[in-house]
Amino acid sequence: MTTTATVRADLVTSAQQFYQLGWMLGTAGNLSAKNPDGSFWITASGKAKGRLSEQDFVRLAPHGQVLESPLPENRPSAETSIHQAIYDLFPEAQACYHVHSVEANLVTQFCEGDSLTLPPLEMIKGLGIWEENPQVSLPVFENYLDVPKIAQAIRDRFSVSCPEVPALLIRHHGVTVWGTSPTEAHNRVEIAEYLFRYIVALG
Ligand SMILES: CSCCC(=O)C(=O)COP(=O)(O)O
Ligand SMILES: [Zn+2]
Repeated sequence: MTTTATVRADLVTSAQQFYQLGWMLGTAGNLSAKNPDGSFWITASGKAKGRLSEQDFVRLAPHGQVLESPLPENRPSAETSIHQAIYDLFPEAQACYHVHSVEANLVTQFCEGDSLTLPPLEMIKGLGIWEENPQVSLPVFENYLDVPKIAQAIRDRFSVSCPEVPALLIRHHGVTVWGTSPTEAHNRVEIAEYLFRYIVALG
């Protein structure tokens, strides 16, 4: 059974693994996952992601009201509005993960306009694409200082056209993925980062 404690344990484990891979260094990135009641736990803003504890979260109602904060000083991630946009747009999403890797920034040079063509590798099945020689692109968004402006751009674009993969890239910032479980979101981060590494290596 999923409990609100196991949700946070999953997020702590993922953050530690992403930190080890260099994708959540310092305070970079944020992770969230839904509870059975529709609320979601999200990392508190400004926490060192390699040393998270289960206290370092905030539980929010779908519209952003703080329902629970294990430490009184915790504030929701500065990028909460992006997680909310994903949960509103994709009701099947149960977890939303955002990390900052070097490769996610280097691939910017291969973007064409507001998308990045993904290589037709077997690994792309991990993003739900089961086609031979798939021609798929990843949506790319501008990195505004005003994070709700990024979230609004995501809402505007995805309410008109559904992304081909459950992921998006914010230019000069990092990738955000979502999945139907914390495990699926974790795997999809690894797949997206593998594809970025491949694109950069290919040059
Ligand atoms: C050095 S991280 C800058 C802010 C950011 O992009 C991020 O992912 C972490 O922000 P949060 O408020 O979730 O800690
Ligand atoms: Zn970020």
